[in-house]
Amino acid sequence: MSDQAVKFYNLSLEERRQWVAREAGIDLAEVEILSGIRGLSQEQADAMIENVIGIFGMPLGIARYFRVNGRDVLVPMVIEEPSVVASASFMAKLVRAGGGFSATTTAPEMIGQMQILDLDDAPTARLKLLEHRDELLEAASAVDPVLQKLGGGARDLQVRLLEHPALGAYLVLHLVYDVRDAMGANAVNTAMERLAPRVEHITGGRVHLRILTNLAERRLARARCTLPLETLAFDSYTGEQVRDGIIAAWAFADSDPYRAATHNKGIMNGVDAVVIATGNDWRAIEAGAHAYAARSGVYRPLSTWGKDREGNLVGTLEMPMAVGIVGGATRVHPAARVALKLLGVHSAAELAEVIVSVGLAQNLAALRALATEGIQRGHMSLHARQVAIAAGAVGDQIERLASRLVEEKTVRIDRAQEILKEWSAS
Ligand SMILES: CC(C)(COP(=O)([O-])OP(=O)([O-])OC[C@H]1O[C@@H](n2cnc3c(N)ncnc32)[C@H](O)[C@@H]1OP(=O)([O-])[O-])[C@@H](O)C(=O)NCCC(=O)NCCSC(=O)C[C@@](C)(O)CC(=O)[O-]
Ligand SMILES: NC(=O)C1=CN([C@@H]2O[C@H](COP(=O)(O)OP(=O)(O)OC[C@H]3O[C@@H](n4cnc5c(N)ncnc54)[C@H](OP(=O)(O)O)[C@@H]3O)[C@@H](O)[C@H]2O)C=CC1
Repeated sequence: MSDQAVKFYNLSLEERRQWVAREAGIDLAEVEILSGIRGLSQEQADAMIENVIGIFGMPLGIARYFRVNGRDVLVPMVIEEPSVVASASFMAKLVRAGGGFSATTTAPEMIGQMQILDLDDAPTARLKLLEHRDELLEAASAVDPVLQKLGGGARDLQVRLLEHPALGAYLVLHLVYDVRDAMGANAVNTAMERLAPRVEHITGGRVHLRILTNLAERRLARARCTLPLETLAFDSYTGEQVRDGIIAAWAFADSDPYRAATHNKGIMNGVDAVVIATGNDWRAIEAGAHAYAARSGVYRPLSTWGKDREGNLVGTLEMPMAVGIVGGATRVHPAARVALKLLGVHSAAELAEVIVSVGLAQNLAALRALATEGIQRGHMSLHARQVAIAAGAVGDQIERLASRLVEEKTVRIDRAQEILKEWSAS
C-alpha cells in the first residue's frame, strides 16, 4: 500500500472516501455508492423484500492493513458495534509483520437434504437409491446447465438412515452440489425439488422436506497466522505473557461451551461485518458456524491458538463459508457490488478467504485484550461516542463528551446526561 503511514481514522469522512478511492484505484463515485450517499434506492429496496417502507442505515467502516495470501486488501465492514473495525485493523497490522494471513478453501460444495418417509423397508430403499447414484447425479446436474457449463453440478450422493419416535425409520438423502461462485441455496433447492418424484419412484416412499443444509461442512474456509513474540509485547506485557495468555484464553473456550459461545461471537464480529457488506446471507453463515462448532456433540471454539517451535503464537480458524459473489443480493445491492470490487475478489473462494482472515483477526483482538488489560479500556473508549449520542449530544458535543467520559473512566449514559445538563446550564 502506498500510504500506510496515514492515520485513516483522523481524516474527515470525505478525506477517507478520497483515500479509499485512491488506494483501491476505484472511482470516487463508486466509493460514494459504498458509503450510502448514492447507494441502495427506495425502488431497489422495494424490489428486494416485501412491504418495504424504507432503508435502514448501518455504519460501513474500512479495515486496513489486511494482507491475505500475499495480497493487500481493504476490507469493508458493516457493523453497529464500536471497536470492531479498529481492532480488526490493529490485528491485521500485527499479523502483517509476521507475513499476513494464509487462507484456503475447499470446493464450493453445498449439501441438499431430502427427507424420505413412509418406507416399507428403509435399509433396502437406501441401497436402491445408492444403486441409482449415477443416474440421480446426472439428473441433478442437468437441472442447471449454466452452472454445469461453469464447472459446477452434482458431485456425490449419500443416504443416511435415521430414526425418530414420531416417524420410525426414515431416510435422508444428501446431494452434494458444486455451486461455483454462488451461495447456492436456489440451485440446490431447485435440484432437490426436481429429483423428488424420481426418488419416490425408486424408494416407494414419500419425499417430505427438500432443502439445503446450512451445515455446509464441505465448503470450508481456513485461515492461519503466525505472530512473532516482538509483535505481541506492549506496555508492561512481554511477548511470552501475551502469547501464553491468549493460549490460556483459548483453552478456556476449548473446555467450556459457555466461554466458547462468546469466543465464537468475537469471531463472528468480523465475519458477519464483511458478509453483510458484500450482500451475503449472514443468517446462513451464523447457522453454519455454530452447527459446525457443535459438530462433535460439544460446542467448541472455531479457532485454535498455540505456539510453534520458534515460540511464535499461531492461530487458525476453520468454518463453513457459504458466500457468493453472484446471486442473492450480491449483484442487486449497489453497495455490495462496490464492496466486492474494493475487495478485489474474483471468486467466492477468494471472498471466503478474506472473510475467514477477518474472523481470525477479530478473535485475536478480543483474546489479546481479554488476556491482558481487559476488554473495557479499548472497547469502551470507542463506545463512548455512541453513549454520548444516546445521551443526546449533537455535533461537536459528541467528541467532547466522549473524551470527557473516557477521561473520567465512566462511560455511562447517566453520567453523560449529567455532563450535558452541566454544559447547558453554564
Ligand atoms: C480498540 C483497540 C484497537 C485500541 O487499541 P490501542 O492500543 O488503544 O490502539 P492504538 O492507538 O495503539 O492503535 C493501534 C491501531 O489500532 C487501530 N485503531 C486504534 N484506534 C482507532 C480508531 N479510533 N479508529 C480506527 N482504528 C483505530 C489502528 O489501526 C491503529 O494503528 P494505526 O493505524 O494508528 O497505525 C484495542 O484495544 C483492541 O483491539 N481491543 C479489542 C476490542 C475488541 O475486541 N472489540 C470487539 C468487541 S467486544 C466483543 O463483542 C467480543 C468479545 C470480547 O466478547 C469476544 C470474546 O470474549 O472473545
Ligand atoms: N437455508 C438457506 O440458507 C436459504 C437461503 N436462501 C437464499 O438464497 C439466496 C442465495 O441463493 P443462490 O442460489 O446463491 O442465488 P441465485 O439463485 O440468485 O444465484 C445463483 C445462480 O446464479 C447463476 N450463476 C451465474 N454465474 C455463476 C457462477 N459463476 N457461479 C455460480 N452461479 C452462477 C446460476 O444460475 P443459472 O444457472 O440459472 O444462471 C446460479 O444458480 C440468498 O438470498 C439466500 O438468502 C434461500 C433459501 C434457503
